[in-house]
Amino acid sequence: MARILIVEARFYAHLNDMLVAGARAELEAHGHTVEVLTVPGALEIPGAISLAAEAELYDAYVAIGVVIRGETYHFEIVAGESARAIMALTMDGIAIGNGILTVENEEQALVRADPAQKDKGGEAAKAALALLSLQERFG
Ligand SMILES: Nc1c(NC[C@H](O)[C@H](O)[C@H](O)CO)[nH]c(=O)[nH]c1=O
Ligand SMILES: CC(=O)[C@@H](O)COP(=O)(O)O
Repeated sequence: MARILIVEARFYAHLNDMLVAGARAELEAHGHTVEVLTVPGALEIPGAISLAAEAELYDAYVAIGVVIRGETYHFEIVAGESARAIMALTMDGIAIGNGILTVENEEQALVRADPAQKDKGGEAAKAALALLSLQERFG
């Protein structure tokens, strides 16, 4: 049994509810314990994971959020920098599944957040468990 922390950027609550449900279902189906930590936006997720990893309380992490393009360049920053920082943490050996949706509109987000459709939350949970398994194999 592993200890998993879901770090969610609760920018769109109704979408996060579906993503977190999908991730939680996947993790609990494998007998793991799950905690959820909420931050304001996707740009805060990497920092929160970094802080939690310092405490060595969890074995793996799932990043959950939704970034929907607006009128300005800020979408590129939020989407790109959160992904880049999460990738940097994984390259440091932290097992993280990235379930941050980066989409053009809410319709695209709904399809990907819904556990009965593309279930990107569950997919991110699977990715976190895959990296944790590799840590155990190569650690
Ligand atoms: N526009 C979205 C944001 N923007 C907020 C940033 O993530 C960050 O919280 C802010 O810049 C303060 O540091 N965040 C999302 O998660 N989704 C968005 O669509
Ligand atoms: C992804 C974003 O930061 C976006 O929601 C912000 O919208 P805008 O670019 O219209 O300020």
